[in-house]
Amino acid sequence: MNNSQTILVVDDVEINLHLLQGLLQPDHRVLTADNGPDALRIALEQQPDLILLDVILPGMDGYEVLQRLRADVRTKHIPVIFVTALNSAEEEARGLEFGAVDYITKPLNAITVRARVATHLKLERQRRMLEALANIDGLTELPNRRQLDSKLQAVWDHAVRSGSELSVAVIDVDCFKQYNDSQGHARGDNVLRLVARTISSSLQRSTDFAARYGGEEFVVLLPATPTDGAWLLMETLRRNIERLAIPHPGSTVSSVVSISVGVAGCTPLPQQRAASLLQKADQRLYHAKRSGRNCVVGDGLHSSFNSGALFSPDLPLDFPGL
Ligand SMILES: Nc1nc2c(ncn2[C@@H]2O[C@H](COP(=O)(O)OP(=O)(O)OP(=O)(O)O)[C@@H](O)[C@H]2O)c(=O)[nH]1
Repeated sequence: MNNSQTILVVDDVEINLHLLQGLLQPDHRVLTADNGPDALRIALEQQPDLILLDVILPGMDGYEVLQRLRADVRTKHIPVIFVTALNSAEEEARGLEFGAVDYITKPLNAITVRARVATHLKLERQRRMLEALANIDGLTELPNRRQLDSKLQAVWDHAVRSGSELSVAVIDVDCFKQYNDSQGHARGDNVLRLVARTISSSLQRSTDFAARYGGEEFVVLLPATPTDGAWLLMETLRRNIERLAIPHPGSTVSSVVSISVGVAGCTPLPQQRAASLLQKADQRLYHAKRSGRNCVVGDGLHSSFNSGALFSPDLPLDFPGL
């Protein structure tokens, strides 16, 4: 029995709803709606894996429901099978043009319904798997840059709407080229995995988000977090990485693997761009590297301790134009 996938059945005739429910219920979680507006609401809230949609509905018909599902980014991906008594080739073509993935005609044949539903649920599982893979970094299993870009925009937009602060940190492993050169690429990969795991475990809230930005660079998004709070969290992370005590004989800054971090935060305004905040954090990372590595640079904040690094309080913490 597989209850992991959910099907929404939409039909205004109660006996049809019962019939389809009876056919599908043993294997799947089945939700029902007897009109278009309810179908749209349930689709949005429950995110079913498949919708069986009757074409003829009172008020808003199946074509309009399908159009509305396709027009909303939150529901446009949900596959829809049209179920109708209309069996002309013209109607079938119209349904498919509107974006239905398949077409089932009444009277329903139990074997056909189960087979088509099984096929489209399998395709949906595969689509979700591919989507997840396309958004995950294979080495560290953290979200990749692609996912980071869309997440940054989403948290930025949310912060604009809610007027809340958003902080961003860019993290870079120090002297990683020397690590690869002296210890080998395979060990280098292991370090990246460990750093990724330590970043994830150092984050405190479910809304915090970490991604591999590329190479030995990571980015953390901290919604509803002021810059000084983000700086403290990144300082804890810097220490947690040091505590891993991974020997790094080639490092010019520490005997163990260390990181440098740039932190920036703001209360986003509609006319500003999300990328500018990331750029600011990246500039501060550059500053952290220039001032000796193994440190966290934020808005006027700088790690007071770094093992043998040159902390130069004279260096400007803000860059012109940022
Ligand atoms: N093992 C491994 N190495 C990687 C991976 N991606 C990037 N690198 C290496 O990371 C190194 C980054 O080197 P640089 O950009 O010179 O920076 P760095 O040596 O860390 O120096 P600083 O950042 O200035 O401290 C390069 O040698 C890359 O080949 C990866 O997936 N695995």
